[in-house]
Amino acid sequence: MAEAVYSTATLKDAGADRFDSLAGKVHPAILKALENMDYEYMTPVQSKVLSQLPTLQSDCLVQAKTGTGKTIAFLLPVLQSLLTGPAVPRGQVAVLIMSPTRELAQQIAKECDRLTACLPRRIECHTAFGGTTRNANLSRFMNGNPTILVATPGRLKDYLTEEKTVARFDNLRCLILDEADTMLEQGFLQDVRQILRLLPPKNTGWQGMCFSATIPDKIRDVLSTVLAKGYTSVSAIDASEPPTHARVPQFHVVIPTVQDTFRALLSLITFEIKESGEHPKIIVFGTTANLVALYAALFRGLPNALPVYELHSRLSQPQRTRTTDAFKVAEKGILLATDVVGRGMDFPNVTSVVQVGLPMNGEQYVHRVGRTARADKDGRAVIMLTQAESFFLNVNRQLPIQPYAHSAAILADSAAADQAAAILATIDEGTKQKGYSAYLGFMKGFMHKLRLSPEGLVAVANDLAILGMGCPEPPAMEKKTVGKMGLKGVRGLRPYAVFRDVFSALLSRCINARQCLHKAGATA
Ligand SMILES: Nc1ncnc2c1ncn2[C@@H]1O[C@H](COP(=O)(O)OP(=O)(O)OP(=O)(O)O)[C@@H](O)[C@H]1O
Repeated sequence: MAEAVYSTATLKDAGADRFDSLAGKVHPAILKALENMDYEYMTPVQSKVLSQLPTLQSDCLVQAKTGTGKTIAFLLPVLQSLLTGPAVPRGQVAVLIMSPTRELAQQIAKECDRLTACLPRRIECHTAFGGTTRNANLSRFMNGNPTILVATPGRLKDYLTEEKTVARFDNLRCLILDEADTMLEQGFLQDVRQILRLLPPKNTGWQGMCFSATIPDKIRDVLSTVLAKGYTSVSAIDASEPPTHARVPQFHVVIPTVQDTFRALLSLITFEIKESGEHPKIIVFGTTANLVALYAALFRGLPNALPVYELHSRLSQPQRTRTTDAFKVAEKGILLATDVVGRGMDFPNVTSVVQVGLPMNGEQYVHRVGRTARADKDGRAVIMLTQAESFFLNVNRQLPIQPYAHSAAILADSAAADQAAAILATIDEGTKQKGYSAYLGFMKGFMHKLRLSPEGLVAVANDLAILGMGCPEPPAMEKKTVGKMGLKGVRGLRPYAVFRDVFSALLSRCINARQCLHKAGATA
């Protein structure tokens, strides 16, 4: 039997409603599944959605803090509507759930399967996301009965390029945007709009549901993309409180310069391990995949370290899924991750979340912090910024981030400095080069906020490489990459030497030629 992670006692003490009070309103097989999951009481957002929606089919915008059970809050009404409504024609998608990341799509589908496990007739919940074999997935979708589909926008768009697939959405009854604010922000909004143009129009009557822990004002204008006028707003957050949990103490460590990152990070994690009790389970968020890979290499170099997990977009999907599953059940360990798991992911019992470098915005900070203290557990959060990046604390004064008590000790920790230098000396140049290039690419977007010229940015990155990573000289950059970053001709960058460019071009031509010959031989 799955173990409930929300403490029954806390919910009971808070006067929460029992799930069994829904008998007669919710299908008994769903109530049975909730009992099997050991969920006895509703969390506030679950009660509010069920009691405040005019009908279970009403459009709604729902806000509740991270880790408070929003997934069940949208699955319950939707499943109940499916079970009581007219039969869905075979092969048709009646409920479409969109999620920003593959890992979250998988997690939602699993929760849905658990909720429907006791039904006498199975409701199929399919997933569609990138990094998996498209054709195999698509044929499973086309040959199956995907009443519910959980999808990321990219793969869904791809599905919708074929007429026969589009026809599978003719009977759409409900569209849910999980992490709605990010789905409606630049980046995803265009995809969502394109998808909506291919789905039945809103006036065919499908229900729109938007859920998130953060609803910034800037997305209110585009909510009409999925919600009908007069939609119901449900909030389980008091407008006067910060969007993070009061029980999560939040701290900042400000380091003088970016080259202090590695030594300070090692030292900080030593303190966080001590603060985390018997089973330290820590997530360290970095800004880009290649920097996260470098941090992972650093932690792997520690003797007698906690198990190290690494999760970002540069890994294959099977690797990502394996790591996600392993870290979910891990008792202790350090997960080095990018935002592929920054939102929505439920890793039980995370004791501490550490953020290294600037989050893209205040919302991203809140969601990352929300990977700890889920379902009423305790947790801690620390953000490590350079002096120049510390403007983030000023522009996000609503966040209760206090100075870290051990900041001075971290900066004076010479043992951590020696250890970081020794490990970095063993890390291959390629990993460092990619980290350096990733840093430049990410910070380019913050150049104005940091009041840096392009030359200034390159100088900072070079200090990171030489003084921080121990590179003998700034890592060489490919011309193409420099061009894409808009840093062409900037002083301080070291382009690949011409003969090396020519040599690598020749080499890749040779490899291509060999592959062609090989293929030709194979087909002959
Ligand atoms: N009524 C309940 N009783 C006990 N545990 C619950 C209950 N509802 C949800 N949970 C558990 O609480 C945890 C957090 O739930 P969920 O992932 O849905 O949170 P969320 O609000 O969607 O978080 P986020 O904002 O980060 O996406 C999960 O482990 C879930 O299984």
